[in-house]
Amino acid sequence: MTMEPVALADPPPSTAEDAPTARQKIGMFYRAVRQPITLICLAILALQIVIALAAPLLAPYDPLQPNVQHRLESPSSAFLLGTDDLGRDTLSRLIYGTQTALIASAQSVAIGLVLGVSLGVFVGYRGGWWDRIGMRIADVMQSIPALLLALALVAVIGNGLGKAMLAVGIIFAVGFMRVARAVVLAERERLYVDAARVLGLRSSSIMFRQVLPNIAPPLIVQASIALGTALLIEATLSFLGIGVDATAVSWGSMLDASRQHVSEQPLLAIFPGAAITLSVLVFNLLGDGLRDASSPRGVGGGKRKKPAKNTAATAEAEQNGTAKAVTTAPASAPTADAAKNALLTVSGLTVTTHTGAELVSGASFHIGKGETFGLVGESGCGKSITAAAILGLLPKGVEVTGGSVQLDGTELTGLGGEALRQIRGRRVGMVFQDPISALSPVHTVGRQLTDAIRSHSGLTKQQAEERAVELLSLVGVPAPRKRLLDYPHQFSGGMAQRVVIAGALACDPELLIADEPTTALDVTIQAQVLDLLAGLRERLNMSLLLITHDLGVVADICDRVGVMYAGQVVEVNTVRGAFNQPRHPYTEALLAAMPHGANGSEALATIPGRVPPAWAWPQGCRFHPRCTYAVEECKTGFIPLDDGVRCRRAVELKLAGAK
Ligand SMILES: Nc1ncnc2c1ncn2[C@@H]1O[C@H](COP(=O)(O)OP(=O)(O)OP(=O)(O)O)[C@@H](O)[C@H]1O
Repeated sequence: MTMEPVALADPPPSTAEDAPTARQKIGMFYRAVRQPITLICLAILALQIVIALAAPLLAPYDPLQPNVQHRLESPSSAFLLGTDDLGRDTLSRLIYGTQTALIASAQSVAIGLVLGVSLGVFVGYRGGWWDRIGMRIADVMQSIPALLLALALVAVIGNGLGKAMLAVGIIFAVGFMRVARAVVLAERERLYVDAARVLGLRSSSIMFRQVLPNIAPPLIVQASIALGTALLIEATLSFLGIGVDATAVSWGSMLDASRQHVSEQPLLAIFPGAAITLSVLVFNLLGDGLRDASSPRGVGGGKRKKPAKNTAATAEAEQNGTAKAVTTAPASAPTADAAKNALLTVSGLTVTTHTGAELVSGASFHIGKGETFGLVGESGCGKSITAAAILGLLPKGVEVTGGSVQLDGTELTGLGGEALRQIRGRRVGMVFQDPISALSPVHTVGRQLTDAIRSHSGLTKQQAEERAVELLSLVGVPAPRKRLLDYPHQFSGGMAQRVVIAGALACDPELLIADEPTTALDVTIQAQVLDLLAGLRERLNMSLLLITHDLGVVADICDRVGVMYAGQVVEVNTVRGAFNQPRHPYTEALLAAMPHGANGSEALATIPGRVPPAWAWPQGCRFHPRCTYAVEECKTGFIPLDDGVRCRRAVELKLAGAK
């Protein structure tokens, strides 16, 4: 693969794609009101709120004042909706009933939301025992029907709508907690949460700023259903005579009063019944509409911009037009004392699952200051797990059980909390495989970059924004200031990866780890992103750990390379050395299988068999079942990494280099 030079200093001019359209600026509310049903529901709810607030002004009569001369009257100009058995004005009572219904349901849902969401986010994010205990308590609580608990509480502490709705709120909290927990459990496994951790954001910030906004859509639905349920419970309690007392009016108590006279004056039951039905319907439909609108990828105005390959390629291609030379030639070969001056030293790193399978066994390599080190191997060899172990990002149930990882003399294994946060983002940045997943879908890239910048610096919001603009220009995103307002899905794959790289550079890291940064990208863009990384490494004088299964990429931008097979580093060499005189049969096999070496006339070589799973690493040399040079002694015993190669026959074999 040959690399065209790429621009770093001068961001290319903006393109039509970069101008933020009105659509990109619209918020959730605007998207919601573009749905007719949601708009109607919002209008009805707004009307109800106005009626509730302005009840004393709107109600023509006192809703509690009996007027026996006018009992059970039909609608007339004096009493627009008629009167009840005590001569009270039905319209006035409906108006005040709206106030009671809205206040009671809002109270219980607010209690439920605050309690439930805090607990759900907490147990979901912490997991382990917190989660188990929280969920058992939730199971017990949810086995009690909300209405029953409200009735029991009223029986114990006496009548009163406030107390009953408090009980209802606590029961609702359990439902909200489940929803919040479920979303957090799913979200915390998403790449963008790992990315936020790598950027060094605090747990609380990740929980409330990154994860919580993702909970909004399901919570909105749950809250609107809960509002409807609470309204029904309030009406039921008042109907039973244990909700509002005689000093207040409720649609439930109106229904109760109508029972005796329903044959004489059916309207007495119809009006409050219709008010209850309409309100419940409004809350449910509103929930659906807001859920759709709350996602930036939602309906209507938020229609997804198709990240078509052509568009992506075109956007990237435009950049080449203003490209400026940055050399990507490998730096000089490392010397023998390079290890002593290494920025990162990984020695004997062993990573094990809780079931005992060794995913990485005694991995050792170092990366010098300003050096680009490639880690190669087939899928499943342990490259990503090694990178995750360096950054303390191992998945649950997987841990470092041996060896050490030192960053300029600081031991990273075993670090946690604030100490680890100071390393991530500030000293080590990471670029992930799939840029779109590595960015939070619910925040603009500007917000994500400024959060990352501010988490490690005392910059004000405005200063952080300026820095974000600088970073986006540095990575070649056109019209950076405008693009700060865009959401990740509005970027092409290559542009999104540039944003991720900008985030990783937010605090000038000494080491950048890029885990297959181009795998998810269109082939036309891969070379540009690699060029960008190589150029940035040189310009910012960072070290770069590049994880890839593509030896062509290694040849183009790496200084040295570590070859991994079945959880072990089997060869560490200079790129020139590995390509000209590989020392491990696996390196030779990888070189032979390189498409770049094929001239088209002969069939591409393949390595027979496949990488075994981690629980079935072979005895002796792990590569021996696939190795054409294997002899009996390769099948047993431990083979150490000796002078950069892990092979019993390393001295005697004369292996072929790249074609
Ligand atoms: N969370 C996990 N629990 C158990 N095993 C895992 C876990 N994650 C990865 N593994 C296993 O660890 C081994 C190494 O996986 P890893 O993802 O590091 O490989 P890789 O070389 O990076 O491959 P790829 O190029 O496909 O990413 C594989 O056998 C994989 O199945």
